[in-house]
Amino acid sequence: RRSLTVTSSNCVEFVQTTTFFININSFKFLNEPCHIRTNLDDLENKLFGQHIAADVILKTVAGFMSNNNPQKPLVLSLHGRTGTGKNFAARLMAENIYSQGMASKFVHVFAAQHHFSHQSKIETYKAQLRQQIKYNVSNCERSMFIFDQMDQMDPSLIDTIKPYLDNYNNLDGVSYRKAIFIFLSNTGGTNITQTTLDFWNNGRDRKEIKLQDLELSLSLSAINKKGGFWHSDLIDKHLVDFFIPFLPLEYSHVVQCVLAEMKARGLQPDVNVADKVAKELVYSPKPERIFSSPGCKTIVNRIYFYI
Ligand SMILES: Nc1ncnc2c1ncn2[C@@H]1O[C@H](COP(=O)(O)OP(=O)(O)OP(=O)(O)O)[C@@H](O)[C@H]1O
Repeated sequence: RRSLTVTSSNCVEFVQTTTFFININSFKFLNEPCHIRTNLDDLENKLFGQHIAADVILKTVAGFMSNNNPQKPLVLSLHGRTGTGKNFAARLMAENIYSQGMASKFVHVFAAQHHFSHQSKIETYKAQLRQQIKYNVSNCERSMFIFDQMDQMDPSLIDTIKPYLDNYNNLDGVSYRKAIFIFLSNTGGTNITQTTLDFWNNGRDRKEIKLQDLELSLSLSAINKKGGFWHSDLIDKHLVDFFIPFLPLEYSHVVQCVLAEMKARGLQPDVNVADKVAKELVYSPKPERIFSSPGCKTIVNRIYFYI
Protein backbone atom coordinates (compact mmCIF):
# COMPACT_ATOMS: atom_id res chain seq x y z
CA ARG A 1 0.00 0.00 0.00
CA ARG A 2 1.45 3.34 -0.93
CA SER A 3 0.55 6.85 0.08
CA LEU A 4 1.93 10.02 -1.34
CA THR A 5 2.23 13.32 0.46
CA VAL A 6 2.61 16.05 -2.12
CA THR A 7 4.05 19.29 -0.90
CA SER A 8 5.47 22.43 -2.37
CA SER A 9 9.07 21.29 -1.96
CA ASN A 10 10.80 19.25 -4.58
CA CYS A 11 12.88 17.57 -1.91
CA VAL A 12 11.04 14.45 -0.86
CA GLU A 13 12.37 11.43 0.89
CA PHE A 14 11.14 7.90 0.48
CA VAL A 15 10.53 6.37 3.87
CA GLN A 16 9.59 2.80 4.57
CA THR A 17 7.68 1.97 7.73
CA THR A 18 6.58 -1.43 8.98
CA THR A 19 2.96 -1.97 9.95
CA PHE A 20 3.09 -4.76 12.51
CA PHE A 21 -0.49 -6.02 12.61
CA ILE A 22 -1.17 -6.26 8.92
CA ASN A 23 2.34 -7.54 8.30
CA ILE A 24 2.84 -5.52 5.18
CA ASN A 25 5.12 -2.64 4.50
CA SER A 26 3.49 0.66 3.96
CA PHE A 27 5.31 3.42 2.17
CA LYS A 28 5.11 7.16 2.44
CA PHE A 29 6.75 9.96 0.64
CA LEU A 30 7.63 12.48 3.27
CA ASN A 31 8.38 16.04 2.57
CA GLU A 32 11.98 16.76 3.39
CA PRO A 33 12.73 20.43 2.95
CA CYS A 34 16.48 19.81 3.39
CA HIS A 35 16.31 22.11 6.36
CA ILE A 36 14.72 19.89 8.94
CA ARG A 37 16.59 21.27 11.90
CA THR A 38 19.95 22.86 12.20
CA ASN A 39 20.21 22.64 15.91
CA LEU A 40 23.87 21.81 16.28
CA ASP A 41 24.01 23.20 19.80
CA ASP A 42 24.93 19.83 21.25
CA LEU A 43 27.85 19.35 18.88
CA GLU A 44 30.41 20.30 21.51
CA ASN A 45 28.93 17.72 23.90
CA LYS A 46 29.15 14.95 21.34
CA LEU A 47 32.39 15.74 19.54
CA PHE A 48 35.09 15.34 22.17
CA GLY A 49 38.36 17.26 22.20
CA GLN A 50 37.55 19.23 19.06
CA HIS A 51 36.78 22.75 20.27
CA ILE A 52 37.86 24.36 16.96
CA ALA A 53 35.88 21.98 14.75
CA ALA A 54 32.79 22.19 16.96
CA ASP A 55 32.89 25.99 16.95
CA VAL A 56 33.45 26.41 13.20
CA ILE A 57 30.91 23.76 12.20
CA LEU A 58 28.28 25.05 14.59
CA LYS A 59 28.53 28.62 13.35
CA THR A 60 29.06 28.05 9.63
CA VAL A 61 26.52 25.28 9.11
CA ALA A 62 23.82 27.00 11.17
CA GLY A 63 24.51 30.32 9.43
CA PHE A 64 24.58 28.77 5.98
CA MET A 65 21.37 26.82 6.48
CA SER A 66 19.52 29.86 7.75
CA ASN A 67 20.61 31.90 4.73
CA ASN A 68 18.07 31.64 1.96
CA ASN A 69 20.30 33.27 -0.57
CA PRO A 70 23.91 32.14 -0.07
CA GLN A 71 26.48 33.50 -2.51
CA LYS A 72 28.26 30.17 -2.86
CA PRO A 73 27.95 26.59 -1.61
CA LEU A 74 29.40 25.78 1.79
CA VAL A 75 32.74 24.01 1.35
CA LEU A 76 34.45 22.59 4.43
CA SER A 77 37.67 20.63 4.45
CA LEU A 78 38.17 18.51 7.57
CA HIS A 79 41.74 17.44 8.41
CA GLY A 80 43.36 15.29 11.05
CA ARG A 81 44.83 11.95 11.90
CA THR A 82 42.76 8.80 11.97
CA GLY A 83 39.92 8.32 14.45
CA THR A 84 39.69 11.94 15.55
CA GLY A 85 36.07 12.37 14.46
CA LYS A 86 36.02 13.72 10.91
CA ASN A 87 33.48 11.19 9.61
CA PHE A 88 31.63 11.43 12.89
CA ALA A 89 31.36 15.23 12.54
CA ALA A 90 30.08 14.83 8.97
CA ARG A 91 27.51 12.38 10.30
CA LEU A 92 26.41 14.82 13.02
CA MET A 93 25.97 17.53 10.38
CA ALA A 94 23.86 15.21 8.22
CA GLU A 95 21.76 14.14 11.20
CA ASN A 96 21.09 17.75 12.06
CA ILE A 97 20.02 18.71 8.58
CA TYR A 98 18.18 15.71 7.15
CA SER A 99 15.54 13.62 8.84
CA GLN A 100 17.23 10.43 7.64
CA GLY A 101 20.73 11.56 8.55
CA MET A 102 23.43 9.73 6.60
CA ALA A 103 20.75 7.47 5.12
CA SER A 104 19.07 10.46 3.50
CA LYS A 105 18.93 10.38 -0.25
CA PHE A 106 20.23 13.93 -0.19
CA VAL A 107 23.53 12.89 1.37
CA HIS A 108 26.09 11.51 -1.08
CA VAL A 109 29.31 9.93 0.11
CA PHE A 110 32.26 9.31 -2.19
CA ALA A 111 35.25 7.38 -0.90
CA ALA A 112 38.33 7.64 -3.11
CA GLN A 113 39.45 4.04 -2.75
CA HIS A 114 35.99 2.67 -3.29
CA HIS A 115 34.41 4.89 -5.93
CA PHE A 116 37.44 6.10 -7.87
CA SER A 117 39.92 3.26 -7.53
CA HIS A 118 40.92 2.64 -11.16
CA GLN A 119 43.15 5.24 -12.77
CA SER A 120 42.16 3.95 -16.21
CA LYS A 121 38.52 4.91 -15.56
CA ILE A 122 39.18 8.51 -14.55
CA GLU A 123 37.31 9.97 -17.53
CA THR A 124 34.26 7.84 -16.73
CA TYR A 125 34.42 8.85 -13.07
CA LYS A 126 34.57 12.52 -14.05
CA ALA A 127 31.48 12.23 -16.24
CA GLN A 128 29.62 10.28 -13.54
CA LEU A 129 30.57 12.78 -10.86
CA ARG A 130 29.37 15.74 -12.90
CA GLN A 131 26.16 13.94 -13.71
CA GLN A 132 25.51 12.89 -10.11
CA ILE A 133 26.13 16.34 -8.67
CA LYS A 134 23.93 18.00 -11.28
CA TYR A 135 21.14 15.45 -10.94
CA ASN A 136 21.11 15.53 -7.16
CA VAL A 137 21.26 19.30 -6.77
CA SER A 138 18.50 19.66 -9.40
CA ASN A 139 16.49 17.32 -7.21
CA CYS A 140 17.33 19.01 -3.93
CA GLU A 141 19.27 22.23 -3.75
CA ARG A 142 20.29 21.54 -0.14
CA SER A 143 22.15 18.35 -1.06
CA MET A 144 25.27 17.32 0.84
CA PHE A 145 28.32 15.76 -0.81
CA ILE A 146 30.98 14.14 1.34
CA PHE A 147 34.33 13.23 -0.21
CA ASP A 148 36.24 10.88 2.07
CA GLN A 149 39.96 10.08 1.65
CA MET A 150 40.42 13.29 -0.30
CA ASP A 151 44.18 12.87 -0.16
CA GLN A 152 43.85 9.72 -2.25
CA MET A 153 41.66 11.23 -4.90
CA ASP A 154 43.00 12.06 -8.32
CA PRO A 155 43.43 15.88 -8.45
CA SER A 156 41.75 15.99 -11.87
CA LEU A 157 38.58 14.68 -10.24
CA ILE A 158 38.65 17.57 -7.80
CA ASP A 159 39.09 19.96 -10.68
CA THR A 160 35.95 18.43 -12.18
CA ILE A 161 33.85 19.60 -9.27
CA LYS A 162 35.46 23.04 -9.08
CA PRO A 163 32.71 24.87 -11.00
CA TYR A 164 30.09 23.62 -8.55
CA LEU A 165 32.00 25.10 -5.61
CA ASP A 166 32.17 28.57 -7.10
CA ASN A 167 29.63 31.35 -6.80
CA TYR A 168 28.01 31.05 -10.22
CA ASN A 169 24.40 32.04 -10.15
CA ASN A 170 23.63 28.98 -12.21
CA LEU A 171 25.38 26.48 -14.42
CA ASP A 172 23.27 25.09 -17.25
CA GLY A 173 20.14 26.13 -15.41
CA VAL A 174 21.12 24.72 -12.01
CA SER A 175 22.24 26.74 -8.99
CA TYR A 176 24.66 24.98 -6.64
CA ARG A 177 24.80 27.78 -4.08
CA LYS A 178 22.76 26.00 -1.44
CA ALA A 179 24.68 22.72 -1.55
CA ILE A 180 27.22 21.59 1.05
CA PHE A 181 30.52 19.98 0.11
CA ILE A 182 32.62 18.32 2.81
CA PHE A 183 36.13 17.02 2.20
CA LEU A 184 37.79 14.64 4.65
CA SER A 185 41.46 13.81 4.73
CA ASN A 186 44.42 12.89 6.93
CA THR A 187 46.55 15.55 5.26
CA GLY A 188 48.01 18.00 7.75
CA GLY A 189 47.69 15.51 10.61
CA THR A 190 51.40 15.75 11.41
CA ASN A 191 51.30 19.55 11.68
CA ILE A 192 48.21 19.46 13.83
CA THR A 193 49.81 16.90 16.12
CA GLN A 194 53.01 18.95 16.42
CA THR A 195 51.13 22.15 17.30
CA THR A 196 49.01 20.35 19.88
CA LEU A 197 52.15 18.77 21.32
CA ASP A 198 53.89 22.16 21.51
CA PHE A 199 50.98 23.54 23.52
CA TRP A 200 51.12 20.53 25.83
CA ASN A 201 54.88 20.81 26.30
CA ASN A 202 54.50 24.51 27.12
CA GLY A 203 51.89 23.70 29.73
CA ARG A 204 49.16 25.43 27.77
CA ASP A 205 45.57 24.23 27.52
CA ARG A 206 44.81 22.77 24.05
CA LYS A 207 41.64 24.84 24.08
CA GLU A 208 43.88 27.88 23.56
CA ILE A 209 44.73 26.60 20.07
CA LYS A 210 42.93 28.76 17.53
CA LEU A 211 41.83 28.07 13.99
CA GLN A 212 44.35 30.67 12.79
CA ASP A 213 47.21 28.71 14.41
CA LEU A 214 46.59 25.86 11.99
CA GLU A 215 44.49 26.87 9.02
CA LEU A 216 47.25 28.26 6.81
CA SER A 217 49.53 25.27 7.35
CA LEU A 218 46.58 22.99 6.60
CA SER A 219 45.83 24.62 3.28
CA LEU A 220 49.53 24.50 2.37
CA SER A 221 49.97 20.87 3.32
CA ALA A 222 46.80 20.01 1.41
CA ILE A 223 48.09 21.67 -1.72
CA ASN A 224 51.61 20.23 -1.39
CA LYS A 225 50.67 16.61 -0.79
CA LYS A 226 50.21 14.54 -3.89
CA GLY A 227 46.54 13.68 -4.37
CA GLY A 228 43.37 15.59 -3.58
CA PHE A 229 44.06 19.35 -3.63
CA TRP A 230 47.55 18.80 -5.08
CA HIS A 231 48.25 21.37 -7.79
CA SER A 232 44.58 22.22 -7.74
CA ASP A 233 43.68 25.91 -7.80
CA LEU A 234 40.76 25.26 -5.49
CA ILE A 235 42.77 26.92 -2.75
CA ASP A 236 44.05 29.88 -4.81
CA LYS A 237 40.51 30.58 -5.89
CA HIS A 238 39.36 30.45 -2.27
CA LEU A 239 36.67 27.93 -2.96
CA VAL A 240 37.17 26.16 0.37
CA ASP A 241 35.49 28.19 3.10
CA PHE A 242 37.26 26.58 6.03
CA PHE A 243 40.12 24.16 6.58
CA ILE A 244 39.15 22.61 9.89
CA PRO A 245 41.75 20.90 12.08
CA PHE A 246 40.85 17.83 14.13
CA LEU A 247 43.23 17.62 17.08
CA PRO A 248 44.74 14.31 18.20
CA LEU A 249 42.77 12.75 21.05
CA GLU A 250 44.14 12.17 24.53
CA TYR A 251 43.32 9.53 27.12
CA SER A 252 40.53 11.64 28.67
CA HIS A 253 38.82 12.00 25.27
CA VAL A 254 39.00 8.26 24.62
CA VAL A 255 37.33 7.70 28.01
CA GLN A 256 34.57 10.10 26.94
CA CYS A 257 34.20 8.24 23.61
CA VAL A 258 33.85 4.89 25.40
CA LEU A 259 31.25 6.19 27.85
CA ALA A 260 29.26 7.79 25.00
CA GLU A 261 29.47 4.61 22.94
CA MET A 262 28.27 2.46 25.86
CA LYS A 263 25.33 4.79 26.36
CA ALA A 264 24.51 4.73 22.65
CA ARG A 265 24.49 0.92 22.74
CA GLY A 266 22.11 0.78 25.69
CA LEU A 267 24.86 -0.30 28.10
CA GLN A 268 25.41 1.21 31.51
CA PRO A 269 28.33 3.65 31.08
CA ASP A 270 31.14 2.28 33.24
CA VAL A 271 34.21 4.37 34.04
CA ASN A 272 36.25 1.25 34.87
CA VAL A 273 35.56 -0.25 31.44
CA ALA A 274 36.32 3.09 29.79
CA ASP A 275 39.58 3.34 31.70
CA LYS A 276 40.63 -0.18 30.65
CA VAL A 277 39.76 0.40 26.98
CA ALA A 278 41.56 3.74 26.93
CA LYS A 279 44.67 2.46 28.71
CA GLU A 280 45.10 -0.47 26.33
CA LEU A 281 45.40 1.75 23.26
CA VAL A 282 48.75 2.77 21.80
CA TYR A 283 49.75 6.36 22.47
CA SER A 284 52.23 8.45 20.48
CA PRO A 285 54.54 10.23 19.76
CA LYS A 286 57.56 9.12 21.76
CA PRO A 287 58.49 10.03 24.46
CA GLU A 288 55.36 11.89 25.61
CA ARG A 289 52.86 9.29 24.38
CA ILE A 290 49.84 11.47 25.02
CA PHE A 291 47.81 11.06 21.81
CA SER A 292 45.84 7.92 21.06
CA SER A 293 47.18 6.48 17.80
CA PRO A 294 43.83 5.05 16.66
CA GLY A 295 41.97 8.02 18.18
CA CYS A 296 38.56 6.65 19.16
CA LYS A 297 38.35 4.43 16.13
CA THR A 298 38.79 0.93 17.54
CA ILE A 299 36.99 1.38 20.81
CA VAL A 300 33.58 0.06 19.76
CA ASN A 301 34.74 -3.51 19.33
CA ARG A 302 36.95 -3.34 22.39
CA ILE A 303 34.16 -2.37 24.77
CA TYR A 304 32.58 -5.84 24.72
CA PHE A 305 35.93 -7.44 25.51
CA TYR A 306 36.26 -5.48 28.72
CA ILE A 307 32.68 -5.64 30.00
N1 LIG B 1 36.22 13.53 18.62
C1 LIG B 1 35.37 12.52 18.77
N2 LIG B 1 34.30 12.64 19.58
C2 LIG B 1 33.42 11.64 19.73
N3 LIG B 1 33.54 10.44 19.12
C3 LIG B 1 34.59 10.26 18.30
C4 LIG B 1 35.53 11.29 18.08
N4 LIG B 1 36.46 10.83 17.23
C5 LIG B 1 36.10 9.60 16.90
N5 LIG B 1 34.97 9.23 17.55
C6 LIG B 1 34.31 7.91 17.50
O1 LIG B 1 35.16 7.05 16.75
C7 LIG B 1 34.52 6.62 15.56
C8 LIG B 1 35.51 6.68 14.42
O2 LIG B 1 35.87 8.03 14.15
P1 LIG B 1 35.80 8.69 12.70
O3 LIG B 1 35.40 7.66 11.70
O4 LIG B 1 34.97 9.90 12.77
O5 LIG B 1 37.32 9.04 12.50
P2 LIG B 1 38.00 9.78 11.27
O6 LIG B 1 38.68 10.98 11.82
O7 LIG B 1 37.00 10.01 10.20
O8 LIG B 1 39.10 8.69 10.85
P3 LIG B 1 39.73 8.35 9.40
O9 LIG B 1 40.67 9.45 9.05
O10 LIG B 1 40.47 7.07 9.65
O11 LIG B 1 38.59 8.18 8.44
C9 LIG B 1 33.35 7.55 15.36
O12 LIG B 1 32.28 6.91 14.73
C10 LIG B 1 32.98 7.96 16.77
O13 LIG B 1 32.15 7.00 17.34
